[in-house]
Amino acid sequence: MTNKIVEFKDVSVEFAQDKQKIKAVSDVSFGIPEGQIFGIAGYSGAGKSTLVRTINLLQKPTSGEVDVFGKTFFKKDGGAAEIISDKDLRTERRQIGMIFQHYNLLSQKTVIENVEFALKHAGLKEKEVTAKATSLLKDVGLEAYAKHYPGQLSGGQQQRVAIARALANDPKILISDEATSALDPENTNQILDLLKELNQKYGLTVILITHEMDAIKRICDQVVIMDSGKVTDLGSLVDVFVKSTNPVTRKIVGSDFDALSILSSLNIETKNRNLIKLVYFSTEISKPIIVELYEKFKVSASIVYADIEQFGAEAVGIMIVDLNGEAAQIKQAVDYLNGLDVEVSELRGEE
Ligand SMILES: Nc1ncnc2c1ncn2[C@@H]1O[C@H](COP(=O)(O)OP(=O)(O)OP(=O)(O)O)[C@@H](O)[C@H]1O
Repeated sequence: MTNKIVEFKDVSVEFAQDKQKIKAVSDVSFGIPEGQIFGIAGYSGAGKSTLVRTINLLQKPTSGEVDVFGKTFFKKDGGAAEIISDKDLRTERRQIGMIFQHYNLLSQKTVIENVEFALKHAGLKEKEVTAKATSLLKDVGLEAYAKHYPGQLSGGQQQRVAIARALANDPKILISDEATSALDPENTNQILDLLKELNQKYGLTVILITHEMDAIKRICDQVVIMDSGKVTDLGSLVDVFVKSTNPVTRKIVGSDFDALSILSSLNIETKNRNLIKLVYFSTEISKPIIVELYEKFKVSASIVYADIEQFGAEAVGIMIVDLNGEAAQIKQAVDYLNGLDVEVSELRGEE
């Protein structure tokens, strides 16, 4: 079993505003495995940032327990809160880097000085500081820009400087809170790929908070979906994006695998047709399924809709086909498909 680098146990966070209580996070429990890229997704206001801010106690929970690196940072269930000492928290926080939508760079300092600034308390000699900052800039592909000022860089490049700065103290966790939200799609993908590279090179655990589902699909190993302060789903990308039937999750992750929404958006009639939905995974994607159905059962399958989506390294295909043939043969064909690593659902009014 993988070690959990962060564990939330029944964590709740309440804010008092205008005599009203807002429950921003509501009894959330889950663990983040060490070394993963772990996505936290949901609409704006779902409580993602508030929850993640409890990791380094920038936000103290109202109740519940937060364990980080196997240590209890915060625990409160009824009685007084048990909180890590300020001194220990300062030390532990160096192990947790953060990047945000705004890069928060010092505009009067050069790129390398911005990174060096984060090494002020690292107890290194001046030469060592420069060497470390140079190597960090190399990691993020900006060694040629060391003497530039932030204002001379693009948004994507400024975010790279922020990443180098966040990694200055060799953190074990990097929290990325909407770090790509202000970037165009190309820069977004480059930053996401950089996070993946750093995850693989250093075993860095990345916690990726975003409302962009494509970002999650590109690099995450697992994802939690949050809505109104609660977790609605947790699992692998395929579990959540392809298999989840939770209506809240479906609304948030989109309807790419929801056959009835696809058919209705394309105005395709379902009545009096033998429509079936096939969802097939990497292992089956290259199989000539349609040909096999005809050769084995004399059942012809006309393709009504087909698409392939990429989830990290895994490709998942969806096909909606209209089967024609003898009723008994169609049944055998469906049984055959059920025996493969293909999910088969018949589309009769409801899925
Ligand atoms: N300091 C605060 N005081 C009062 N209410 C707050 C505070 N911080 C957050 N909230 C409220 O808590 C809820 C959750 O906010 P949070 O920022 O965690 O959501 P989010 O999912 O991260 O969304 P976003 O991406 O927009 O920040 C919102 O209703 C927000 O208005």
